[in-house]
Amino acid sequence: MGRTLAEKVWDDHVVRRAEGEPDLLFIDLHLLHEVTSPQAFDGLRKNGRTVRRLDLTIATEDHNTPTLDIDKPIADPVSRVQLETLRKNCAEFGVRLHPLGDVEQGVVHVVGPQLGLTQPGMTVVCGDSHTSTHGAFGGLAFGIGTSQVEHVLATQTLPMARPKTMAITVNGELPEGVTAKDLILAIIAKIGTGGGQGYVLEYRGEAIEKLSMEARMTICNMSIEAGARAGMIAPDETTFAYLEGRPHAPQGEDWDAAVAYWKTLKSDEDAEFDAEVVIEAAELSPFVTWGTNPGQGAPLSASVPDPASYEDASERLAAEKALEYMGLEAGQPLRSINVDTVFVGSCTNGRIEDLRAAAEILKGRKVADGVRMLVVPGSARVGLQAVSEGLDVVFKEAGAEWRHAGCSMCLGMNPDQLAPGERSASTSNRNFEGRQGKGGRTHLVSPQVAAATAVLGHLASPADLAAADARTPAGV
Ligand SMILES: CC(C)[C@H](C(=O)O)[C@@H](O)C(=O)O
Ligand code: SF4
Repeated sequence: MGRTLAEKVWDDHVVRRAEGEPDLLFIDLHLLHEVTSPQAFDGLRKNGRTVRRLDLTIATEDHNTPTLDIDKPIADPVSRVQLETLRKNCAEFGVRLHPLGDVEQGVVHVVGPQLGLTQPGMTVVCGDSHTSTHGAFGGLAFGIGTSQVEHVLATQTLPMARPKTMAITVNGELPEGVTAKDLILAIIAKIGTGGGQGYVLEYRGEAIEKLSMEARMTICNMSIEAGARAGMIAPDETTFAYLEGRPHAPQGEDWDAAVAYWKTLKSDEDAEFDAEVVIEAAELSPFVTWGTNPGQGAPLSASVPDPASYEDASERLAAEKALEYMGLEAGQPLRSINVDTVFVGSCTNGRIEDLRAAAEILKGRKVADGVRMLVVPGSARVGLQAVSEGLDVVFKEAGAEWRHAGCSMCLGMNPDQLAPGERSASTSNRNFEGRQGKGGRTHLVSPQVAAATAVLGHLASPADLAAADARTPAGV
């Protein structure tokens, strides 16, 4: 019987297999950041261990980094200690670190791919749930806990139970104006935040094949929000073209050999998945969340659902609680929801393509009165690229704030936060209670919807913006 992509990559990394035990996997790339690494380094120190493979280990600063005044000492004491600790640990153990101010600094899941470190067929781990992002290159990428970070630092291996596989087949083409973010939000709304539990999801089908690498990363990034162990997409010409010439991509003959191997990395025709979900791309439209988990979403054209319409008692209760926290009424059109903050950034939608999409909509327009818009590149490099294309000017002229790279308002571990009761349209991946600031309310959206929302002041798509423009001729 044929094997799935996940099974192929898995089998290629088994160092030890024994009956009744998890497989021991070799790890090709270990990414570190300041939040989940301190105890792991402490553990090494206590046990007199070193980092086994410094060449496969790299760290960056992202969660606690400020996005303003980055040349000044970090004001927030918690963030300062967190970053100083990472710097000290990396210096002591010899780990390559890209600190705040470095051109390669940024959100860990933006940095790995942009350096060409993340490659097809690899096992990638990081003490961070959104490590699933890297599966977009056709590798197995897992978020791990701090004790596992220590294990990988010490041994470059990880014991893991073999996951089940689920195919998510997206037939047809995404309609005009529908993005990867809309697609993944719709998938999570369909299968639920627990729908992927125990599975590695493989996204496939015509709509997936047509996506850019940035868009594929957006999809794989949010696999974890469906509860999955990982998400992946078979590598193809789009993947190879993205990687070619990047600092850590193989070169010359090594490149040819790598591509030859990478081309074998796809699920065999006769491979059997443990489960399959089929989505018709043509049925999709811009999608936003109304609740407090990423599965509580609906098409922008819909209304806030009535909790009474849920048959499942726990879903009903969750919807009731969500509406209360979000300050929303059942039946209210989603387009009628006003926001006071718009955040464009994060490892979900903070790449150059996302910034270009938002800038294209904002060009020549203004952010609505009373709305604050933050644009935070996913990495310093993305920021530089955006500046070279003049996108920063577009954002500033529209009245948005152009910031330095980091996680920023995705989770508010730095000063970029919502105040209690404030409501955001955010291109990030989690709308949990209080995630962007205590009492803050988050609607997850695509960069395009974020930009249109910033201009109109309520949840809106670029098509709504065009319709509003038609009603109000320029100069009136
Ligand atoms: C802080 C970190 C451990 C966390 C994660 O694991 O995902 C963060 O990145 C997040 O997005 O919530
Ligand atoms: S950008 Fe958000 S989701 Fe991504 S690693 Fe940072 S906090 Fe986590």
